[in-house]
Amino acid sequence: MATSRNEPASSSTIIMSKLTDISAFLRSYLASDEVKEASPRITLEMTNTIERRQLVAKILSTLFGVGVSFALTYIAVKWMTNAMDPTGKEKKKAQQRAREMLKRLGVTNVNLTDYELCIASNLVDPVAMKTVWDEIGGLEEVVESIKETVIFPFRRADLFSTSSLIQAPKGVLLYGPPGCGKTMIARATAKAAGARFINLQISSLVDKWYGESQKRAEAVFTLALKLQPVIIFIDEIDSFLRSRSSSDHEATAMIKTQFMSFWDGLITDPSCKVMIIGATNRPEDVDAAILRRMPCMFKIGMPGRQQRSEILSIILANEEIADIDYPLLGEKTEGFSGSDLKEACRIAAINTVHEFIQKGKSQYGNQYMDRMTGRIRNLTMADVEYGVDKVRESKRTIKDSISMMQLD
Ligand SMILES: Nc1ncnc2c1ncn2[C@@H]1O[C@H](COP(=O)(O)OP(=O)(O)OP(=O)(O)O)[C@@H](O)[C@H]1O
Repeated sequence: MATSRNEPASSSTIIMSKLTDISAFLRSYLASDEVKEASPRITLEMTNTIERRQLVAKILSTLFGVGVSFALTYIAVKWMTNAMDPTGKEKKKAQQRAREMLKRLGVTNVNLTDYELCIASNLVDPVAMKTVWDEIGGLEEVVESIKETVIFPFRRADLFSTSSLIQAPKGVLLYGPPGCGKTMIARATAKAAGARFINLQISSLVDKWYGESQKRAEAVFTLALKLQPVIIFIDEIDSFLRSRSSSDHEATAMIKTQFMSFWDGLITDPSCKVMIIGATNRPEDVDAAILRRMPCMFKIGMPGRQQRSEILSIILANEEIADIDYPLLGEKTEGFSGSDLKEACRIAAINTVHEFIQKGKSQYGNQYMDRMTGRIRNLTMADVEYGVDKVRESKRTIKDSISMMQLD
């Protein structure tokens, strides 16, 4: 049914006409210059956003890939290095030992590199640093001289700050036959000087990787400087720093050269409290350049008769003894070093224990360990003489074997 012109329009007709208007407006708007100009920009922005997201995703995935491959390479290289380096575990153990030692020494606020930690495993436990001057017999003159020329300027550097001539030596050489007290003196010196003691084992400098040994040689000095006051003790210094020769391995020669240059660093720094004490039985084999760096040299010779009596009385001071004729023992021990005397006393003491056990065995058979009572008798002159004879015998055997080997 048709609607008359005057009839009011229905709501659906109105909506339809409005929609037609809106659509016409949109069509004309989209066709306008304004929209034509804006549309590429909008399209570009949208494209840029999408591309940027894709780029970021790509970068992230690349980074992730690189990270993973780095981690895998690191693990593989580490595994291979560990597999190829059988000393790796030892190094770790040495570092662990060093950490424990540093704790005992009360060193807590010092950062150490891995190389320094390896060297720190050579630090001597202060509890083991018992050696005091009273325990060293027959070397009063040397000891007095060390006190004056080494320990006093080391401890009282403040008194010598203005003088370039009087300073604590940065190198000291103790030389003489084996077993006569060089190590004891070095330890007692460190104790009296109030210094930490690094008993440098040359094996801890050796690493089969090229360049590592040099780094460890450097670490000896950097560690000492961090922990000063420090005394670095090198026993048998001749075997490490012997006269350089053309037959030296290149790496060995480099370690020596480097060692000397770091040593020079100590010498030129008057305020540093680091000293190297070397000990040797063969001073003639020590490199001349090293000897120059050790201006203080002390001969620790074989003890004489009087000195041997003194050493024996020190060694037996804390033992239960009966009748000991020290002057006579001094006479009977011609050619004995301090360590020979100690060995003779050890054998003497073991002799009394052996006798005690024999008595127990005859009384209780195999049950002697649990059933024996009483006490081990005091050490007598006869025991020590027995020990002296045994040591002399073994010295003779060693001497014979050496001459036989030389003949061969
Ligand atoms: N003068 C001494 N007084 C007391 N004991 C001594 C003396 N000399 C040596 N001894 C005894 O001998 C042991 C070994 O001495 P020490 O290690 O100091 O000798 P060394 O000269 O360093 O020997 P080496 O050259 O073989 O290293 C000491 O632990 C100590 O028991």
